[in-house]
Amino acid sequence: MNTSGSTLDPDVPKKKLTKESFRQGLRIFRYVLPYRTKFIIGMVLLALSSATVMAFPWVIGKLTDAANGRPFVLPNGDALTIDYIAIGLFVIILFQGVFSFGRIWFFTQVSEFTVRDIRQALYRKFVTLPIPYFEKNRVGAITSRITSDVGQIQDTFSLTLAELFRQITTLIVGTVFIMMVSVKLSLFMLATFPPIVLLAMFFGRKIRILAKATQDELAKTNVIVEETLQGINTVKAFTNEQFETNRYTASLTNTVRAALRSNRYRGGFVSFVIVGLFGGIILVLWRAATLVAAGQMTIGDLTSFALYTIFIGASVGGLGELYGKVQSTLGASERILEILDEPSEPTHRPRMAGIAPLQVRGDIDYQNVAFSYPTRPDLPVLKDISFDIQAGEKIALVGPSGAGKSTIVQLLMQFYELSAGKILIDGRDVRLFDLTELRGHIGIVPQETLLFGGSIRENIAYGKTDATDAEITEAARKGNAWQFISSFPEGLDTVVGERGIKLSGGQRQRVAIARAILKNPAILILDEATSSLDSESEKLVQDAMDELMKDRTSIIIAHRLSTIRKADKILVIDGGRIVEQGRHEELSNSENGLYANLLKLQFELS
Ligand SMILES: Nc1ncnc2c1ncn2[C@@H]1O[C@H](COP(=O)(O)OP(=O)(O)OP(=O)(O)O)[C@@H](O)[C@H]1O
Repeated sequence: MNTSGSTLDPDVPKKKLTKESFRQGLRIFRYVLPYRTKFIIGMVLLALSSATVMAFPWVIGKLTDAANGRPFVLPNGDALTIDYIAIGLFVIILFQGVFSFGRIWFFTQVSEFTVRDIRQALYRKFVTLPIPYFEKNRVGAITSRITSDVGQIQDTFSLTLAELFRQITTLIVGTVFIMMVSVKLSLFMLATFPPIVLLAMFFGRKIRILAKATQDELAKTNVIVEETLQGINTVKAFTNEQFETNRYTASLTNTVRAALRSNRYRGGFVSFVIVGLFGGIILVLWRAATLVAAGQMTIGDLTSFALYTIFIGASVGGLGELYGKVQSTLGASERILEILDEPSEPTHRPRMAGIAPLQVRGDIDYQNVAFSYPTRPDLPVLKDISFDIQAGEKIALVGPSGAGKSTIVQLLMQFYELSAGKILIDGRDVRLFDLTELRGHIGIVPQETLLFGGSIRENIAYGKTDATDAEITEAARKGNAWQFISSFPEGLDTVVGERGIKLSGGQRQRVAIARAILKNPAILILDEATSSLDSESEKLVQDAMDELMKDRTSIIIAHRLSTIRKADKILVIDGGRIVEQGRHEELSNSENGLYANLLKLQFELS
């Protein structure tokens, strides 16, 4: 097994080559179906190219016999001289060249298109999988499905299948040919091969197990790289560069150890095949020489026989390796199919003809909502949450860290299923809405805005991908983002993200607000940033938020006193329950209330 970078999930159980796993793996072939004509042409060319290869030793035998004064006689009685036979060989090789080119051409097309379709299907599946899936599986492991597992399948369609077909035909046709040349010698030859095959299979099994171990170790090293590079700020802030380097080195050492062990067996396998194979050839040649000496065989037949034997031997040797490849492919295709079989969120249901688009007013009603995260089912995060909001009202959620505020708003988007209770929007259970349509009416301004690599224009238009320039500019103006955008020489085309300029926290928030304004949702979720901005930036953000909240039902996870003061109702959350609710004035006057205490801590002291 090489260590070229394939990252397989160490948690995936090893797949044995059984009838069932084979049947399962073959399901990946449905992606080949659209290209079946090309595939069939490729297979025909492959068969033809195999046939020309198999004809070669036979004609060489005839050439040798012609050299020994036994010209080849055609069925019509014409005798072919050495020159003609040699020309025949040339023609065969020419055809072989043409067929091989065609086979590669067609198989490459099939594999490229098939792999594109599989990747596309996987990606579409990824983005429609429910959030809990991503919490239960590591992103690195998921992405390796779309890279290395699909790559494995690509190898199969472009190379392994052809190889497998060729080896098997060589084995079968070769055996038939040698039988035609000399039954006695063939039986002798065949008696020497089964033991080699059996031993090769045993070796193959062992190698496979070790190869899997190498891949697992490699996957672990890749996880370290991914995690630490993603969190490079944390690594540096904790000055853990050396610690991480050591961790990575230790993991690499394990990979090398596993790879060396696996390759020791591979080396053994190769030398075993060489010794076994050539030993077998020597035995067969010895027997053949005896037959020729006794006049029971011609030199030409012996030549053909020897060449076929080499072909057969090589294909037996190659089969061991192919067996391993087929297994990896089955494993890879099973992992891919497993993901494709995962249930998606019920998004993007096609609307039935004649039904008007969903209208949302924005009344929200939480009724006895209880919830635990699927990754920690025994830890109730929300317990019996009930509140209602009239359309257009502004609700502030406040409470200590970990109280469950973000969880409350995530449930409105239906990122998770409730453990108990109901959430109603406009008096209707959210589960009865079309998920895509419903989410289309909810806007969100998160605490940390994720800007995608690209222009500011693209980032704002993320709220409405078909927005016109005028709409985008208008949204940027309302979101108080226009001042800084227009100060950049490239304006809306300024590139942000990894390869572009870095926007400040306040600027990013205003882009997010412009994005939400463009989306124009009935319901708004605002997660205020805890980090304070300078007062000018704060004012710009605040004004933009006020503009955004106009005439919309808004739920704000509030950290700013100014927001809280303006809220129609404040819900104080603690330990997954609403412990107090009311307006700012009422709550702040209740001496021993949590709200009054929080206020003191959070605002007055600062
Ligand atoms: N994806 C998740 N999987 C499992 N547990 C989670 C997840 N997200 C949050 N939790 C847990 O749920 C509880 C509530 O978290 P939540 O983020 O809702 O709190 P919060 O009130 O918004 O806190 P903060 O103000 O710090 O953001 C916490 O104990 C947290 O550890």
